[in-house]
Amino acid sequence: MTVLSVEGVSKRICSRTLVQEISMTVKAGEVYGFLGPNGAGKTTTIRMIVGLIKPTAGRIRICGHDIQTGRRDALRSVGTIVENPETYSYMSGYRNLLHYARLAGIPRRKIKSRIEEVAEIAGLSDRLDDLVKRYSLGMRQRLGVAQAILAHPRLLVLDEPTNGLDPAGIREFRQLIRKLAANGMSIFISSHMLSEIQQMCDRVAVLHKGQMIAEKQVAELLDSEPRYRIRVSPPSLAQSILQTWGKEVKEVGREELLVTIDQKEVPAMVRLLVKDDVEIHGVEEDKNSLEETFLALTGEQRELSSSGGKGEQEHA
Ligand SMILES: Nc1ncnc2c1ncn2[C@@H]1O[C@H](COP(=O)(O)OP(=O)(O)OP(=O)(O)O)[C@@H](O)[C@H]1O
Repeated sequence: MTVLSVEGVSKRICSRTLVQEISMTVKAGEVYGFLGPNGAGKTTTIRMIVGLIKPTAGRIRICGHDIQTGRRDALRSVGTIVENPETYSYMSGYRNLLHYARLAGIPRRKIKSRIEEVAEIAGLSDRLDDLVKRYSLGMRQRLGVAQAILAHPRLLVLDEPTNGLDPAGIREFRQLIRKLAANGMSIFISSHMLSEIQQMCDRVAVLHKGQMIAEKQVAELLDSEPRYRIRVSPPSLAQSILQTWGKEVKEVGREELLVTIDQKEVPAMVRLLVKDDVEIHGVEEDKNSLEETFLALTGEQRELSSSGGKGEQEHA
């Protein structure tokens, strides 16, 4: 069942195209990653999905309801945290959830049990009575999720939720997301960090300069041709042996080659090189291959490597 459908959506402001003809669908229980460098148009897209701004063209439907013509029904199925969750730091976690439960129109007699439920899901049960200003950033983000799911949305939309979290915070957040998806909720989550998307999502769309340049299963993205970095001498001889063997080889440094081969082929590669007196000083898996796949797609080395700050880009 399709929970979110985005069809040919564009957003122009004055003569500037921020987002151009984006199409995607998110199914029930799917964690969908929306990946792109700073300034790619992720927040703009998300703001259209949650009805904060109108698309210039195209159509967005949530659980079959058009966000323009059936706004109330569409938004009833969405929970969201766009940018930072709005929490009142001088109030307890419980009071915050109480406030939002009332706003969400949860019947009075159900409020307490629902707050306890979402707190349990978000791993905050023990800390509900503490003031939010005593919470870690990770706990605040999870409180934001607890708040967003109060009214049982089918779709949860999160804009860069792990920004600023430490590794433990990211791990806890990831577990929370997977738990929600396992219970059938769809989650649309943006990030500029590949490693997060890779670990959290089932499918990923890659956005670049307002355009969707790829949509893949994460497994497919990861499978994209394992590569090995080998340090050899002489590299020219190694290169020609490997090319004769039919492998893609690239010189990436002094006496360093990047070879596209399957893990199973590594022993054969070593044997082949040693047989022809090539000295091997090191063989290691190229851990950056996913990042490079992404960079090859976007061609934007600079922006991905800088994790902070807003990037400005030219749009055609
Ligand atoms: N109201 C606006 N008017 C003009 N340009 C805008 C407006 N809002 C955003 N932009 C520009 O549109 C582009 C996309 O911005 P957006 O915030 O959607 O990107 P993003 O992928 O979410 O990046 P970030 O992670 O940095 O927030 C940026 O170049 C931004 O400066």
